[in-house]
Amino acid sequence: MRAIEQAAFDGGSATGIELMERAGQGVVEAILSAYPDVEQGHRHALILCGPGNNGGDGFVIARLLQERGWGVECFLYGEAIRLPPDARANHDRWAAVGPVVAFNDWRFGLRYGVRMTGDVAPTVLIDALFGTGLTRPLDEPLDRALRELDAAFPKGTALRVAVDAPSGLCMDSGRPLAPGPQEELPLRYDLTVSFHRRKLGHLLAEGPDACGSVKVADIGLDQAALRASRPELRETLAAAVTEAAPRAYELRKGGEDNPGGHKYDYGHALVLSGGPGRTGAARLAARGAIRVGAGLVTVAAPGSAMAECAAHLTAIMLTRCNGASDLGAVLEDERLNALCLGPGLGVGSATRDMVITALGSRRRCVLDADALTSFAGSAPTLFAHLHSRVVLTPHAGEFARLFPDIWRKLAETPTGGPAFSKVDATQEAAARAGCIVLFKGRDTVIAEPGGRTVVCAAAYDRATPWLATAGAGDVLSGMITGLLARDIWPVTAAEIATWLHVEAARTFGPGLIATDIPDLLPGVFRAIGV
Ligand SMILES: NC(=O)C1=CN([C@@H]2O[C@H](COP(=O)(O)OP(=O)(O)OC[C@H]3O[C@@H](n4cnc5c(N)ncnc54)[C@H](O)[C@@H]3O)[C@@H](O)[C@H]2O)[C@@H](O)CC1
Ligand SMILES: Nc1ncnc2c1ncn2[C@@H]1O[C@H](COP(=O)(O)OP(=O)(O)O)[C@@H](O)[C@H]1O
Ligand SMILES: [K+]
Repeated sequence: MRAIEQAAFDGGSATGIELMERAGQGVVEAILSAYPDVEQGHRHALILCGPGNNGGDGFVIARLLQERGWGVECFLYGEAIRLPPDARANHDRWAAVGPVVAFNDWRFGLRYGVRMTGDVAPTVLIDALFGTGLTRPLDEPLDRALRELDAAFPKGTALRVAVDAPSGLCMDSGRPLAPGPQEELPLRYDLTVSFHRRKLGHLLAEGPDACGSVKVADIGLDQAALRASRPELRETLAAAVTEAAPRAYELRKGGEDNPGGHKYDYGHALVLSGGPGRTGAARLAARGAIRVGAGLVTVAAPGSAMAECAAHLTAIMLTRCNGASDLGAVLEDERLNALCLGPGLGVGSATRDMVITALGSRRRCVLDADALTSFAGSAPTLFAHLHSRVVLTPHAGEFARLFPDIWRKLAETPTGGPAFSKVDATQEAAARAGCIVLFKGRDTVIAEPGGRTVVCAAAYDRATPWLATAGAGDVLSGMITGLLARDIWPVTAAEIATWLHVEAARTFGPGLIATDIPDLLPGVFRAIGV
């Protein structure tokens, strides 16, 4: 964001004061469009302004609301004379028409200790204390003041709006920078209005819980034009994290982009199954693989589990595989071009041997669940065999087993910003493993060593809490495998599968179980124009 802003300044397409004015306008418009009722009855805003440009946005909002006839109270944290120039200019414009309460005089406990009613009680509370510039935890006295405010106006009594960021939330990580070990922000919000693009902090970790909902205001930064005219920006943007997208054209069968006609043109995926009574996970994965359009999908099961699998499989084929040497023989069929190992496979040396055989074949491969856990304590052995066409899909527990030191960094209470984030952790893990790492959760992060990083946030209007159900991850592994079989680039396969997985769950809503997910894909495909 800073690079884009700088490019706009350098290219003369905007000044800081113009951007700040548009940011303030954007916040006012977003509030009025999301909550038109706030214009009814008495209109009174309490605005907290901070020591940087986020505070400057606050003073613009104060002026614009007052021009609309609102009652406005402004509270400044920091000294007016030390505000950066654009924020200072907007402070001064506001100070000419309305008072500014210095931090020593905030005293929210006293000021609002007796429950207020009528024309003086704020209906909207606006936090313009810190945005992307937060570099350290909130100071104790400020944290205390905000907690007093929280107590005076419990959530639901006044609309709470954060400008760009809930103050105390690190926008690079979504992690609170609050004093004390409890790592809890003093205030949570109904609406967060950001500028130009959502930031990582809105999507990762606790970000979505703090922000409430996120609206993005257009402040007139033309990213495409800036990228074209400023070469230095091109490089920065190429390395930037993106949000997952479905890429419908990659999924299409037939047509100009993907003219294949034969089932083998869409690849043959092989999913390894566990023994009797533990075959369900592989079948879930296999169904995911065939629904995303792999031409053929075969489950490879131990002899003792063949009958159990056969009783459940129809479009999916079945072959016997009693261990690593059988797998080696099965893989002599060169048409098997994508493998999935892990779901229900069992933890131990038999799984380790099969993983090493699979990796030795240099096939595209997804390693999940037991294929990862089997290498707890011997991760370097796994890393020595990995290659760039492998996707690891750990959840947090599996991630901690394979990358314990990285996990510890992520678990530490952050003492400054930018805090170590799930993006940092996933990128570090991918670099170490030498393959794609897809770190699951509500905020799934996918990283390619030295390449793309993608975030898929199941938050806000894409929240899918019902994906927290046994087997959902198995289906995801299968979907990625199916896309790998279709010759889709591994990081893109991981991105598309994750997006589809969330979308399928979202369209279904409450009551979702893992077996539903593959069968929801045709509806999603139709909706996105595959
Ligand atoms: N980047 C852009 O294109 C635009 C940015 N704008 C606003 O500018 C904001 C970024 O402004 P700044 O970079 O000035 O950063 P902020 O306003 O977020 O805060 C930075 C200031 O707070 C201080 N600070 C950081 N952590 C602190 C802590 N824990 N306790 C006390 N002081 C602390 C810093 O030393 C600095 O003075 C954005 O979030 C957005 O609201 C908008 O005006 C519109 C355009
Ligand atoms: N609260 C949540 N919101 C959105 N997605 C979630 C949530 N919890 C889990 N998921 C997703 O559901 C899947 C669960 O996978 P996993 O933990 O491996 O379960 P299993 O091993 O039972 O299949 C992952 O894709 C994960 O990202
Ligand atoms: K803020």
